[in-house]
Amino acid sequence: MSDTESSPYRHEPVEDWYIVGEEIGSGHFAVVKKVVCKRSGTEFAAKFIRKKRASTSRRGARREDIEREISILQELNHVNIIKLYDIFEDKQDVTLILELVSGGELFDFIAERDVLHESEATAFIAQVLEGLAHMHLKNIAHLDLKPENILLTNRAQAVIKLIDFGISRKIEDGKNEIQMLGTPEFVAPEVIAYEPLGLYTDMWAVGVITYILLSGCSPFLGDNKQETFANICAVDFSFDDEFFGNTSDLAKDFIRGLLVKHPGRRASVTDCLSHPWIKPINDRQKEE
Ligand SMILES: COc1cc(-c2ccc3ncc(-c4cccc([C@@H](O)NCCN(C)C)c4)n3n2)ccc1O
Repeated sequence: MSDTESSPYRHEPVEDWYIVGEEIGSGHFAVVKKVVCKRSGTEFAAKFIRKKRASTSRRGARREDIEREISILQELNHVNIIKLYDIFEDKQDVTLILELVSGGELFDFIAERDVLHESEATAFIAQVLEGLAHMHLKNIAHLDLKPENILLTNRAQAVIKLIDFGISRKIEDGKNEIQMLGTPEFVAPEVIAYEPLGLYTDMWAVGVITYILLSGCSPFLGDNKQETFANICAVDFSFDDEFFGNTSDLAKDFIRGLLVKHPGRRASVTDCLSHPWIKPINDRQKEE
């Protein structure tokens, strides 16, 4: 029996229901295109995931990885996490119909601005933490947090959306013996050391992202992957006055609590949401 015959996903052609538009992005074995629902006229993003055709093939995503990403997306329901609306499958692709986010990647936003004011950074990071808190409460770790996987709904009152759950995992009993690699600049020491990963692995990435938002620099980036990994394992970073001269002690304390080698001593998402650098933002949002 072919994998499409038994699959729970819709087998009609995507094109029967959606007008498929321009490519807006791409990732591992996937392309993301803008689509318009023929019935409602509503715009969505469609992530076309190419399926591995043969077990020996190096191309295409494994079925269990596709089904894991879908299962995780179906379990999540939060304003700061991309929403999954529908799923199609044909011979070559599984296609996820997702909410469309039009403000681009946080990565580009930073690149255009070089650095952000602390109030902008805390507003972004507070939303990342809220989305992560929703995931971590369900013992789901993202494991590939980076500015490219944080989208903005618009450039003004930006609501952030976490995307790309391609290597996300349910964490059993607090940690997982899974081996994988996110993006070198953002991976935690335990990833490099092939030690158990956990929700704490996401928190290291939050520290790296916050450091970048405030300085425009990447704390551990070396001239090559090996050098970057060595800097990460040595937790070799500093708050160079040239880039952090106007950064508050609270912000530095927030980052220091995350860039901690021992996962058990690293700040959790709950610790971060109650950190004084973040808490005033949350209190203010609650007043609004
Ligand atoms: C759920 O997983 C994904 C969602 C999306 C997604 C969903 C809605 C949406 N609206 C706009 C966009 C968009 C706009 C510009 C670039 C990208 C993205 O492809 N770049 C992210 C790169 N990342 C996958 C490394 C995505 N997206 N992307 C992209 C990749 C994913 O793995």
